[in-house]
Amino acid sequence: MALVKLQTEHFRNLSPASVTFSPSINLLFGENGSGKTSVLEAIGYLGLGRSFRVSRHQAVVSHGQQKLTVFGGLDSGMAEDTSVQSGQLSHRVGISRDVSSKETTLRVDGEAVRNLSSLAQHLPVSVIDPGVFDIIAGGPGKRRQFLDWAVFHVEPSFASVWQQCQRVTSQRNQILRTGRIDDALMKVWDSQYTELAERLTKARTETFRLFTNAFNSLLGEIEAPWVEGLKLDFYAGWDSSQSLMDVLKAHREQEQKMGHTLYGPNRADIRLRFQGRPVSETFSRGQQKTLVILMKIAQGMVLSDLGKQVTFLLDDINAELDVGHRAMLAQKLYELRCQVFLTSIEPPRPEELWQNTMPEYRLFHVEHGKLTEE
Ligand SMILES: Nc1ncnc2c1ncn2[C@@H]1O[C@H](COP(=O)(O)OP(=O)(O)OP(=O)(O)O)[C@@H](O)[C@H]1O
Repeated sequence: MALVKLQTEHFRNLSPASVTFSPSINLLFGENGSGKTSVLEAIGYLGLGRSFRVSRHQAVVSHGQQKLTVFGGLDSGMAEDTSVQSGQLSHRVGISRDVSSKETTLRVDGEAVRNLSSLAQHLPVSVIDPGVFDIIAGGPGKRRQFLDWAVFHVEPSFASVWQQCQRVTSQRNQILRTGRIDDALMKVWDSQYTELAERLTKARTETFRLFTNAFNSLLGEIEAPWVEGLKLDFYAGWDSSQSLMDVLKAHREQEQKMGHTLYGPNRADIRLRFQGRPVSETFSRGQQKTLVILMKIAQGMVLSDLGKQVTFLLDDINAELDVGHRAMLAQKLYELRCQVFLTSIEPPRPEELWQNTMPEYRLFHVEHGKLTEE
């Protein structure tokens, strides 16, 4: 699906006017503080249920307001603009957040839905902004988030198993914290926990397999000296040559001492190594950037192979990537028929990005939160 209509109410500084986008490429430019990132953030809100910039909803609702709303019109997206022009939309999605009552309301095609996953599965949104490089430089949580986004879109039931596993982990942690452990009770929680952990891990392992296939085929196209020694492995969160139950039994005392769960899906990671050493310690900043972009494209390939269109939000990448990297990214995303929103301060130069084939695109100037098509 592609997001072809967007309308917001009380979202940062954005104007409430409805905007029509291309299901293919959208280029947004405007001065610092004009509202470019806020447009991407609003699109991200529909696909992720939250801001990709800040954790507090309060920061996003317009100053002096209590409730923000984002509406989106989705189109199957693959055919250039025809259904948009004819006004037919495949789905209408909406999210409202009242910051005083802390209530979120979700709608799909006019019907209220309870789970965010019902909304999110219609609009796979992938963000590439300056924070994306934390996938390599940051902790395992960033890489789990990266992998789980794809797992969710490959296997939508993953979201509910993940939530159940979080609940059981937190119950288990409460028992571990008390210090006095009833063995029979712990056995019940351990058996629930390991069952959910194994389901999660199976889904992650399968998506990681699809991801590495896509990633390796991309590496085959890149001429870089570091390609040979690079290795990506999935770590499940425990030594998977043993069952998780055996690992828990063997480490009960250690977990009790620490007061929380030390083994399982909450410790999972993607381990990136070059010649056996962590990439974060050996790769230059530029090499890390190339690697992250390839990983993001590979995710797009996984979803594209499943017939899903990803909406890529590229925020201010000019500041981080040189023109060669930008062109590689733009070209690949175009070949994958992803929808792209790309922001820049200066008017963009599409001929630098798409040197072989110039795609159809829409160009918008952003000023004081208002988009004007050029
Ligand atoms: N909650 C809010 N309510 C109203 N305005 C806000 C709110 N939060 C931020 N703003 C303002 O919205 C404007 C848009 O910010 P945004 O980050 O989207 O700009 P930008 O065009 O991406 O800028 P830059 O090029 O500097 O990254 C800013 O002027 C900011 O001060």
